[in-house]
Amino acid sequence: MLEILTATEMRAREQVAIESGGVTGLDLMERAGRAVVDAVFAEWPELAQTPQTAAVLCGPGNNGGDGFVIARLLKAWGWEVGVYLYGDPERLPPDARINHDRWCAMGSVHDLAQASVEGLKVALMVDALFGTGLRRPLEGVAQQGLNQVAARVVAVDLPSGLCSDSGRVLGTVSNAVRAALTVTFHAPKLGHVLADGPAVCGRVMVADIALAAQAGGAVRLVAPPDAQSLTKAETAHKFGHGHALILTGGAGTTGAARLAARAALRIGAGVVTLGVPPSAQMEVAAQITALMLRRIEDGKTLYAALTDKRITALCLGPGMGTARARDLVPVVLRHESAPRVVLDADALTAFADAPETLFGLLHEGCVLTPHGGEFARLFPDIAARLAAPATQGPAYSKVEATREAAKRAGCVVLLKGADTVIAAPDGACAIHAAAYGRAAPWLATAGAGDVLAGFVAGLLARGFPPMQAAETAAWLHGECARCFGPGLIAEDLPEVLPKVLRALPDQAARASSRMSALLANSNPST
Ligand SMILES: NC(=O)C1=CN([C@@H]2O[C@H](COP(=O)(O)OP(=O)(O)OC[C@H]3O[C@@H](n4cnc5c(N)ncnc54)[C@H](O)[C@@H]3O)[C@@H](O)[C@H]2O)[C@@H](O)CC1
Ligand SMILES: [K+]
Repeated sequence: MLEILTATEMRAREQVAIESGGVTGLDLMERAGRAVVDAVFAEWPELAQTPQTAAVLCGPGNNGGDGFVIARLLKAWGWEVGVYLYGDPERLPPDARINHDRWCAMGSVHDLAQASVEGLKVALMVDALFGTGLRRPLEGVAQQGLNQVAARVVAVDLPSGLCSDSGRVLGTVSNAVRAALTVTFHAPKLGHVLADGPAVCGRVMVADIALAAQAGGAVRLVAPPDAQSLTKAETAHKFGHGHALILTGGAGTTGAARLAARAALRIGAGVVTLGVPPSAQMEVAAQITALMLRRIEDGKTLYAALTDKRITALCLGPGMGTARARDLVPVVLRHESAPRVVLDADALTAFADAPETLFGLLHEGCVLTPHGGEFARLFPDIAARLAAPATQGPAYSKVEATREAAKRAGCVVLLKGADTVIAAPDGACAIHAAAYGRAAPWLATAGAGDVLAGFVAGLLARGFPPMQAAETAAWLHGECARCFGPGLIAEDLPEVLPKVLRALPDQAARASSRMSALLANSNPST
């Protein structure tokens, strides 16, 4: 499990370490500064060859303190270093003040408000203006500082202007430093993977500053699934792996459900049946082979079908039509056999006028997989809060929004995006970040969401608990897209899954090293 922290959790870890007496805040600041210098030389080895020029922009807090350490270390390497402080040296917090004074013994500090840094020609720009303490949008000279065009910009902890808990740039997106490299400490922060984070961080390296490992933070990054959890026991028969029932819409609109069904079958559900209205029976029958077909005309036939205890999960929504969804979703959710259910697409939109009706029926065996638009239909107030401009840090985040939605719905909610957030009503939360080394831009294609719903349904049918089903499906979905690469269309996702599954043991190892490249680790520096 790769932990990912909020600013508060990071501060708490620092506090525990300091209170244990093993380390001081000053030690941690020294390690942080040294780790940034090490990371710069690792990223740009040419800079280690001969002394260069750097501008270090220091802010009024401890992020600025890290900046003074970096300036001192670069100077010790023979570099020509200009230091620019945004704020009053008298008001620096104690450790930052000590490092400010240490630097003053080696060089001068320019007041960023007085000295123009525009047009400076330096090999390296160090952004140490703000880190986890950012509270409002950058303005005035701080903003001027970020308009600098340097060949290489390294951000200390976070690009200044980026909110560490939400990944949102406070103010407008142009109000943040665009870094080529971001060096953060101990663990990545939510802001590195959510929202605008990946667009402004460049490459992210996680530097070990020798803080003791502790129980994980409240949010996790989705990890590659354990290959063992996806294998099939040699002795089990098909119903031992569950039976997923996927309802289609009428004639001409069955493609989405067929995609979901194929995905459910590929991910290992033992049996997958498409439940079709009479009008679509011929169309679906002509298209399928390994999939089964059953007439599900109305609530009555569906109710009767569900008395078959071997049906362990359903997928409702893709191409279903809102009228059919309005009729059939309640039948499934009220059924005494309480099968696990994925609700997607039309099954969510069908309740846009009365989300409370849906919430009253949902249970903990359900998973909702909305995209942003469907989410806004069911949770308009939460979506409005998330869409409101971010003017104060920490800003309202997709993590908070998804958690709130899961609590209200009473089931797991997977809110799609390049930053997919998955939350359970008890607050459990994981992020699947299709960013950095795991970017999957070809996933933005029609039908990809139907396949994801099918993956979740297949895993639920196999007996995966809802949260694990959603996380595993999200990871495999992203991995399939990455494995196929350019030219991907939705049909390819289930077809490439066997290759992804076969590679899983190695894949897991490779993915974790890829994650550490996104989130690359460096060694403790002291
Ligand atoms: N927590 C930890 O374990 C460690 C923290 N370190 C560094 O400390 C940083 C956090 O330090 P701080 O909590 O002092 O926070 P920051 O240094 O990020 O900034 C806080 C200061 O900036 C002011 N401020 C916030 N937004 C502003 C804006 N838009 N315009 C003007 N002023 C603004 C605040 O009033 C406060 O004075 C981390 O990002 C990291 O760089 C490292 O030294 C190593 C260890
Ligand atoms: K910074």
